[in-house]
Amino acid sequence: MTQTYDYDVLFLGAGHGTFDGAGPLAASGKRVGVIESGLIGGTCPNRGCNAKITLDAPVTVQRAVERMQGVVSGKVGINWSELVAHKQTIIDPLPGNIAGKLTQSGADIIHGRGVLIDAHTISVDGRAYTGDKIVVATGLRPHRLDVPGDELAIDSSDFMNLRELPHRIAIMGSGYISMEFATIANAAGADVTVLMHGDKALRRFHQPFVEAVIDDLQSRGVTFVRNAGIRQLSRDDGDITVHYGDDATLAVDMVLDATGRIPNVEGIGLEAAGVTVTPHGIPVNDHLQTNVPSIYAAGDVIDKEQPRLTPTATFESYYLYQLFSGQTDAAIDYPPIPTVVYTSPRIAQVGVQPESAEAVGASVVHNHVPDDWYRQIDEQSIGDSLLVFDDDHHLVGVAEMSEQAEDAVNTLLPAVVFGYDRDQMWRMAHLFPSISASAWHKIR
Ligand SMILES: Cc1cc2nc3c(=O)[nH]c(=O)nc-3n(C[C@H](O)[C@H](O)[C@H](O)COP(=O)(O)OP(=O)(O)OC[C@H]3O[C@@H](n4cnc5c(N)ncnc54)[C@H](O)[C@@H]3O)c2cc1C
Ligand SMILES: NC(=O)c1ccc[n+]([C@@H]2O[C@H](COP(=O)([O-])OP(=O)(O)OC[C@H]3O[C@@H](n4cnc5c(N)ncnc54)[C@H](O)[C@@H]3O)[C@@H](O)[C@H]2O)c1
Repeated sequence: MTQTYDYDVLFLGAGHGTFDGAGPLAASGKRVGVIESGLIGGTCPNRGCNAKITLDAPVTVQRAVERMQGVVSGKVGINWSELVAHKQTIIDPLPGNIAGKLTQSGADIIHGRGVLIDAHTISVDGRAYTGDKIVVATGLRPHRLDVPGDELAIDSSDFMNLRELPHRIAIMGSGYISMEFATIANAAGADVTVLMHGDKALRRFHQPFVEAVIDDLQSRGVTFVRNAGIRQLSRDDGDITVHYGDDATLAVDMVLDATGRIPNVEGIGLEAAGVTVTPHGIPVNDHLQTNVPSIYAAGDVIDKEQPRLTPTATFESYYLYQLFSGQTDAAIDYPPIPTVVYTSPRIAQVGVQPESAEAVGASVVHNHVPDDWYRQIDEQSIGDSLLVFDDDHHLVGVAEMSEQAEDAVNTLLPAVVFGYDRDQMWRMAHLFPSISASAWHKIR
């Protein structure tokens, strides 16, 4: 007798690792269930990308006005409480919109915390739901620094909900969150100190670009302490004191712990179901399948080399849709995943990076962004674009630091992903003037 299950595919978690593919999968006729304990949409819309970029929007306005002083006059101040309220109006509808699309596609949403009971069953508030296949897409949560007093620090979600911006802010760590939030807090008037673990920030990015952004932030009053060696946080009267180095101290009003994010793999029944986990998440094979054949994983919770970003989670989610709907049985074939850090200027990159160009026989073409007439319109004075080409003039990588680096990399993405030759590059007639025209002009 064939075993029947409530669902063909049961997803645990409703972030990008799930919803980008779960909707099309349900629309294709599969019975799909999505279990979520928090807000539908997960981290990116509610406490990640969408929320963060809304807080960043006035920074770009402020910087543009600053650069064009003389042509325009006056200064742009940021009203923090209005900004946070604006952010909330932007993101509040997102969980409902995403849930609406899922249910309209035919998926069931099950609200509550899910715990695996066996290879085909997840329990939610004492009720068991079964699936022929299960996808674990439970994401990450903030890492907390293991020092006395770390409970005095807030995390990135807390930061984005602050009704008032404290005056003196220490940020522990110098990765994406640290650099982006230091940019925003500094622009909004806070006195920011970044306490770095080592001597490099944003380790995966082109370091000369990172150092240029650090120089710019320093010129705006942000303090960077390299190799800080944080030992303890303590509460002293109204202040929080950060104890670091041999005997240095820093008194601040708020500390942001931005020391990374760790996988949500505990307490969700992975052991009961027999799923292997590592400190870096859930290992999967090239079909995103765990060691238990009926259980797959998607998104940030996977132990993987690819960057833990929305484009990666979306790609994996869509791959599982194709796999489960029978459109493919091939292994997942990741494209080059682009990434950007939303500082001002931004740093964005995709594909082969300048550091590894020589090793793969590629060459690097350097363009100084402020020399480009299009970037002179709004007086960009900091910026560089590095284009990495193979011997046949295929673009294999891009690294850019500029105010529109994310758009420049996005527009060149098809050339990197599909390996366009010169004729194909010329076949595209870009709107002019535009960032696309400017970026493509440099590669043809
Ligand atoms: C501050 C911040 C800014 C970011 N900015 C960017 C950016 O600009 N660009 C970018 O590409 N990426 C960004 N990211 C990363 C991006 O948000 C993640 O890569 C993406 O959200 C991963 O999606 P996911 O589905 O794997 O996980 P998540 O979105 O975290 O979803 C996991 C879901 O699982 C749910 N869950 C967990 N356990 C259970 C359980 N037992 N039962 C039921 N539900 C459960 C959680 O509630 C959550 O909703 C940012 C992240 C942060 C924190
Ligand atoms: N623009 C984006 O795409 C974006 C923005 C924000 C977050 N994210 C995602 O969220 C993840 C988490 O961001 P994040 O900035 O917290 O992580 P991260 O991995 O980018 O940076 C963590 C930082 O903490 C430091 N650190 C680690 N251990 C430490 C210790 N013991 N003491 C002091 N510092 C220590 C690291 O050196 C690093 O600087 C990112 O990896 C990324 O996947 C992406």
